[in-house]
Amino acid sequence: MVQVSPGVIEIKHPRFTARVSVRGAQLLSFIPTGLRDLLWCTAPEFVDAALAKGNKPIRGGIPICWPWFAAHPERSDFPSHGFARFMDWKLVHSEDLGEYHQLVFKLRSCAATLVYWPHEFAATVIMKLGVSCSVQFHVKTQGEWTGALHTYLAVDDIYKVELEGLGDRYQDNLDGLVLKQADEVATLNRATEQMYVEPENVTRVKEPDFGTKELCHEGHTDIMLWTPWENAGNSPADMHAGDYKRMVCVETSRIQATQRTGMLSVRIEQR
Ligand SMILES: O=P(O)(O)OC[C@H]1O[C@@H](O)[C@H](O)[C@@H](O)[C@@H]1O
Repeated sequence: MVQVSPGVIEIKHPRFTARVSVRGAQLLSFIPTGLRDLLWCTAPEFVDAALAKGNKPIRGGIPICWPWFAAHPERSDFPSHGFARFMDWKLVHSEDLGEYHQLVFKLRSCAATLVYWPHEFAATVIMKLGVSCSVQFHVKTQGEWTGALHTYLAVDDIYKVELEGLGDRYQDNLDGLVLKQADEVATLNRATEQMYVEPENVTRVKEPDFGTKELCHEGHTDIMLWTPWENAGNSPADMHAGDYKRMVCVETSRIQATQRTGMLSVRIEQR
């Protein structure tokens, strides 16, 4: 395990190479040996700019959105998607267990978190990196939260991507929150923000020339499918033009129902 920049570590293992940010306890890159990165991350200059600021999350990998999803319900001045993704977590354990490398991060309530959320909590993120990668988020708290593991999957060409296993119905956040019947196979050709309200546990993201990425979700009440596309009016400033073609977010989320002590987890494998 080597530090590649302040707060970012790289792990080279016979089965994979991975990059992890201690800020946000965020897996940024996961390259199974002989394959391509499963995760998309914005360009290094945007990562560095985020790390240089105190409250700017890194766009890419698997950000942990917590303890609220999207805008804060009452405070429009509070950060989108909560604070967990820009806090400095503590790396408390790192061990090669042969089959996989395990990392454990902790974050506890403190003055900086109580500013945003008036509840005590103890959160743990466990990453298991081997043939597949998994991120498990666990929290003990009496506070009610929503959140997501906001996975940015790398794709070769978003126009060719086919997704299965999202769910039968979704709320279309870009069309008046209307509830719609989903096609068996979802494709992408415009800005998309679809919350699948009866989510499946296994999602497959297929690309004709690059196989299938399989995501196994746990602890979720919904799955958010998001792509900013281009010129969508809300395209993030921390992405290059054209980046939208190389990523799609499939988010293991808990938006419809709050949780107290609980968990969210996703495991991703290239098939
Ligand atoms: O720019 P952020 O805060 O990382 O959010 C990115 C997107 O995340 C998605 O989950 C939301 O549905 C979108 O509304 C949002 O734009």
